[in-house]
Amino acid sequence: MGWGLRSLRPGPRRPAERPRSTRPAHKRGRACLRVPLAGADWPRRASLPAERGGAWGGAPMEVAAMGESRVVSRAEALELGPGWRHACHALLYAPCPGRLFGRVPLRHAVLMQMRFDGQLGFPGGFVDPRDSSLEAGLSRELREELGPGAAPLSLAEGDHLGARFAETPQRLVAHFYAKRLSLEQLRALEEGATKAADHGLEVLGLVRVPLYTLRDGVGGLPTFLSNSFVASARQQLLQALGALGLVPEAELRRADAVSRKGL
Ligand SMILES: O=c1[nH]cnc2c1ncn2[C@@H]1O[C@H](COP(=O)(O)OP(=O)(O)O)[C@@H](O)[C@H]1O
Repeated sequence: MGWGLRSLRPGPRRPAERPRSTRPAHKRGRACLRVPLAGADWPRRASLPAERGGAWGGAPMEVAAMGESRVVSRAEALELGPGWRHACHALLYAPCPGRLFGRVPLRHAVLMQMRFDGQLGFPGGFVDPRDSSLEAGLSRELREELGPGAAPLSLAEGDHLGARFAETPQRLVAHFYAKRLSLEQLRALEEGATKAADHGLEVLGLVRVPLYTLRDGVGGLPTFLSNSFVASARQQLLQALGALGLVPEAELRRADAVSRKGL
């Protein structure tokens, strides 16, 4: 499936087939956002700014693992109505002028995290009925997972890159945001993350994504991409790296292909 915008008609509802929850017991009972979002007085935006989200729907990166999911804007996702759960995750990045071994440009520092289930994902989580907006829910999750250092981050509608929704195994909209920080801000987040409520529980540690490919053609991004990623996190990473211009498209495609072929 390509990245193009698909019809919003979600099709007939299937019987619920919930997988056994891997969520920690203290969060399992938490209700998720099921309010009629189209009627909520959240701010809306007609479309994504071309320089931020334009490439989000257009890059023809392969998304085989996503099955029947579709890509939509924030506004379109909010039109989906009741019965949909919304989750928000964010890619935090900073320009990073350093060179590995004195010669390989690091390009940017991009943060992901090792989760409690052994998979890689982005900081964030389910939006809760108590959250006043998607971004308020995301900010709350970032504070839980990254600690008090995340409080001043204030992600906004303008940081929304795109959303992906799927009907199975549950009606879920996965919103994705990106925020550029200074390297000092990003380092402070990394240092403070061990003080987060979720540290050592849901979050085992932050990792930086290697954005380069080593001379052997395998080390760096291709090897990183062969890890296990939660839900759509791998696609979100590839899409965002391309859309934000953090890695050239040709290099991204090569790294994607090498990691799929087996190293
Ligand atoms: O990085 C990610 N990108 C996309 N989806 C994710 C990511 N991490 C988790 N998910 C999915 O988002 C939903 C919320 O999971 P998460 O573990 O973040 O929520 P929680 O922190 O509120 O418990 C789940 O369906 C999960 O599979």
